[in-house]
Amino acid sequence: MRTVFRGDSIRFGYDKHHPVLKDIAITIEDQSIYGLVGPAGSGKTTLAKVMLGLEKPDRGTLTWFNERINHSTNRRVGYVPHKKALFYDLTVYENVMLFGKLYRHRGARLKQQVEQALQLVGLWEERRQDALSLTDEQLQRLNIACGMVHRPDVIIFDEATSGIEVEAIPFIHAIVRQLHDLGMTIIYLSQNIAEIEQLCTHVGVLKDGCMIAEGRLDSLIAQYFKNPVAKLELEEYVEELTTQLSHYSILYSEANTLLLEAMDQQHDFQKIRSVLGKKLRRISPVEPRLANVYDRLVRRPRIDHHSL
Ligand SMILES: Nc1ncnc2c1ncn2[C@@H]1O[C@H](COP(=O)(O)OP(=O)(O)OP(=O)(O)O)[C@@H](O)[C@H]1O
Repeated sequence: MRTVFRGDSIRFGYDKHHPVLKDIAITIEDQSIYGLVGPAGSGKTTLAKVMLGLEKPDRGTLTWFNERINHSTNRRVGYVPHKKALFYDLTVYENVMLFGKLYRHRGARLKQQVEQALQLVGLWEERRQDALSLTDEQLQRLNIACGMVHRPDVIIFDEATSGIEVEAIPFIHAIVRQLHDLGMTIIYLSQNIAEIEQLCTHVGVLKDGCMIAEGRLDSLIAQYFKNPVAKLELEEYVEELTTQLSHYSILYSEANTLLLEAMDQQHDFQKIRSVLGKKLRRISPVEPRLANVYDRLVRRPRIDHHSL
């Protein structure tokens, strides 16, 4: 698989004493949907800005399409920022046209690209409206059209669904998938693990400015969960149960449900059944999820008394 972006030992701080990115290595493969996930303030937007050449790293190397970053590599990358840079007193059409011109596209070809971008995000009918009249979700679709009107090979989305109503999120995801189907490589920054898992083929996990895990979604999960995961449905949640299960790693606990990592399905499931007896309603194997990997790597255990 061809690599579209490679970064090595990237170090960056807004001031000298506080590095925000600490020796980051990141590889993005052609045609992937790469999810960059991490808590608020972990450095996702900053890393995107460094990748786009908007901030200069203090150290490290960056290559786009196997070349050092330059004007021509820049034009092959689109950016859909979290903070929308739209012109609210211009129409929908004029906004997209303006972004096309910023990338030095002109004439009939640009008009065609603007129409196609607006058709793709579903805003062609609204093209004569002022941007000001749009809903938040429509503004995000306009933001996407502006970020891809120059037909980049790669497009970076920063928190594309934050602030969008839950019901509208699938429409934004559908646009992302459509761009991917058209052959674009997608880099998708989000704090939302569930959407990263739904959308992405590859994942990078940032924590405190460090890339703490990176790889294909399936291999990352397999790497962190070699053992079976058991879902326990309890008659009632009793704190002492966690003491009875203390040699298992409890991954998650909510109301009467516990997820834990067993060593061996046959032996451990039987053992758990006999330890818990009637307190256990059901035990079943479940597939580990990205959220379980993320919890293990980034979050503290969800319930402090489960510090196992
Ligand atoms: N322009 C800036 N000047 C100084 N510090 C900044 C600036 N932008 C971001 N920071 C700081 O850099 C750190 C990383 O911020 P960044 O926005 O990259 O994180 P993030 O993971 O994208 O967070 P979020 O998900 O909330 O957008 C934070 O501590 C933030 O306060």
